[in-house]
Amino acid sequence: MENTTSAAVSFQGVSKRYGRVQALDEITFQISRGESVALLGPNGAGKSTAVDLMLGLSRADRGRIAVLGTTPAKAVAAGQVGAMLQSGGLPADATVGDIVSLAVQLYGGRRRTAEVLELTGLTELARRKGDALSGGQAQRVRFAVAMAGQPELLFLDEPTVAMDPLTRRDFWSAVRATGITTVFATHHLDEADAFADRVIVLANGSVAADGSPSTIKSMIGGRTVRCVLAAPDPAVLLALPGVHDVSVLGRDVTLHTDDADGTVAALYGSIGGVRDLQVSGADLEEALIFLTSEGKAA
Ligand SMILES: Nc1ncnc2c1ncn2[C@@H]1O[C@H](COP(=O)(O)OP(=O)(O)OP(=O)(O)O)[C@@H](O)[C@H]1O
Repeated sequence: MENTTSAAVSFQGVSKRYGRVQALDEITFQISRGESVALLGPNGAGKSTAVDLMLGLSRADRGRIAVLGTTPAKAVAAGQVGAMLQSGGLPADATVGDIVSLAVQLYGGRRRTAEVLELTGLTELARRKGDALSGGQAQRVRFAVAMAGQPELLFLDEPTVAMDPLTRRDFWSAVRATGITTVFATHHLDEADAFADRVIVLANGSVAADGSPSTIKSMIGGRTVRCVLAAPDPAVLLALPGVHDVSVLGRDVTLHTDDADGTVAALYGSIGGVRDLQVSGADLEEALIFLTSEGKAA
């Protein structure tokens, strides 16, 4: 077990209650320096509560929280933590350059405005007014504000909202390039899959799963076999080895199976006329639904 002073974030037996709602129930996890961690879970799972505690915006009822070896409030006050939160608009009349410059000064001028603009791909937009930005550009300005103090830890809450796919990819490349420990929440599970070293799944205030994206995906067993058949018969397909679920749309067939090899062999052997066959594992979304559905959470 890692010692808490070297961890970027450490939660030990942390609980938080709002009235009768137990938002977090004895949560324990550690995030190492340099890790990129996605915090996932359904609505009400406790993600925002956990992030608020990490940022020192609220206090735990029980347990110990350390951020960069000190209390969250001290780490934030020392400018070691950058946050890109959903709330908070950008000033309409100020330019991007002004906004970033102000953030740099608020953090004590640790780095130059031009450097932050360059780092976040905003150099070309420096003279643009806050109210003349697209949604994706405004998100990049929020990222620049989070980066303005040379943080050692970044919190990103739904950072790619309003970004198109290409902009999203560029954004994540820029985050990766910083090498900074990153904790992020997203509803784009493909992003969590591609950019997180690790996924912490919260459900009902508890940690339902904690591991690399591939570990999380492997927690849901079975495979999906897709193919095209000339005349698919659901009853016949359901009787194939390993198959426990069949869906047929015209000639397109989707089978869920616990024995992909046996299913594929039987498709080619006893059914025939198989075209466009694909076998895939569960994606992160399927795994998340499985792990957080009623009665499945650990
Ligand atoms: N200030 C509050 N007062 C009362 N209950 C609260 C408060 N904040 C959160 N809760 C409750 O605590 C639980 C956890 O909420 P939290 O916002 O942490 O979940 P979340 O995982 O961030 O959800 P979402 O994905 O919807 O943002 C929910 O049941 C929520 O209703």
